[in-house]
Amino acid sequence: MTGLAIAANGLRKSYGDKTVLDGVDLAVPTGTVFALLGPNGAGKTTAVKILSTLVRPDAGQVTVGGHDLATHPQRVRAAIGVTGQFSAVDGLITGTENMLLMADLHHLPKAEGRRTAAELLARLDLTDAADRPASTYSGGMKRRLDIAMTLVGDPRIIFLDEPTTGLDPRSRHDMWQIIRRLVADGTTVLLTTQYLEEADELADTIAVLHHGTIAAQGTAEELKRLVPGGHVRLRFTDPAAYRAAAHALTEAARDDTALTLAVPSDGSQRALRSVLDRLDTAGTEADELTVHTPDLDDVFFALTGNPAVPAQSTASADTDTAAANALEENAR
Ligand SMILES: Nc1ncnc2c1ncn2[C@@H]1O[C@H](COP(=O)(O)OP(=O)(O)OP(=O)(O)O)[C@@H](O)[C@H]1O
Repeated sequence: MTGLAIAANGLRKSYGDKTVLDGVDLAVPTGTVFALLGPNGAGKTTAVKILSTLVRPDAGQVTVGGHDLATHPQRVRAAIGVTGQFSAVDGLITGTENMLLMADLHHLPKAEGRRTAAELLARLDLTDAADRPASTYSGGMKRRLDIAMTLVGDPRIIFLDEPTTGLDPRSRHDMWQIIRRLVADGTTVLLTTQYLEEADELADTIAVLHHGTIAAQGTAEELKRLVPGGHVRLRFTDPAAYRAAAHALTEAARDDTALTLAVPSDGSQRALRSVLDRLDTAGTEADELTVHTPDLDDVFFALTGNPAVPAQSTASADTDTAAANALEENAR
């Protein structure tokens, strides 16, 4: 047992002469949320379709729930649930009827099917609407019903393709809560999203998909550190203390009017300690210290906005690219 719910190595897929996935590696630990983040057309849906057995890759090895996708696709299917971008909900029948249809597909005995349907509708806060045709549901309710239907087979691994696209902020937050609850119950979630905030809120690991490859992968904090623009901001009230600090921290950008210094920093503990040590040595102390790391927007645009931006392994020191733009943006 690897502890990985999903493992993919060297995934490739082309449609005609268009390469959609060009050697993608993914490792999703059991019980975590993994976000595949990318702009329109990056290949997110294609990746989900491959991992959920709907599309065959041209090359690559995939294991889902410990089962080899190539040799045991039916075992993979039994372990997963998939909610696609286009709802599986039938608008002409009620919420309960949609659920019962799903229970039938999973060959649940009638009574168990009815119990499961009622339980899941309650869990997704749809009990009051259960007997109304789904066509009368709001977008958020339809999305919740879709997830309830996905949960009928009690899958341990769930794929959610853009679960909140088109939802209003309230429904989006409700969906985040639902996803968090699923994960608290031990479910592994792989979601695709175009929303950085969503990845930041939910994901243990984020992979940025760009031009068919993973441009960067890590926690939100790790990704933010890839982009230059982070700094430690020191604010002083005593001009003498400010001057002493400016003297000690020569690389800092000075604001002599506001008595603040911005020291370039990756925001790591070690970098912070170095700044504090140098202030100590200079015998001076800041009144306020804040760490500014670039946000995921900076990372996303630095990694996907300019093809010249290097991939993760070489991204840290390059400032002659969109990452430098992010730095300027950040400094404003
Ligand atoms: N069946 C197909 N035949 C031909 N081209 C396809 C097919 N499916 C996807 N593509 C192409 O592959 C590329 C990636 O599509 P995909 O749907 O995976 O992207 P995505 O990242 O999910 O984007 P979106 O957020 O717009 O859904 C697109 O250029 C798309 O046109």
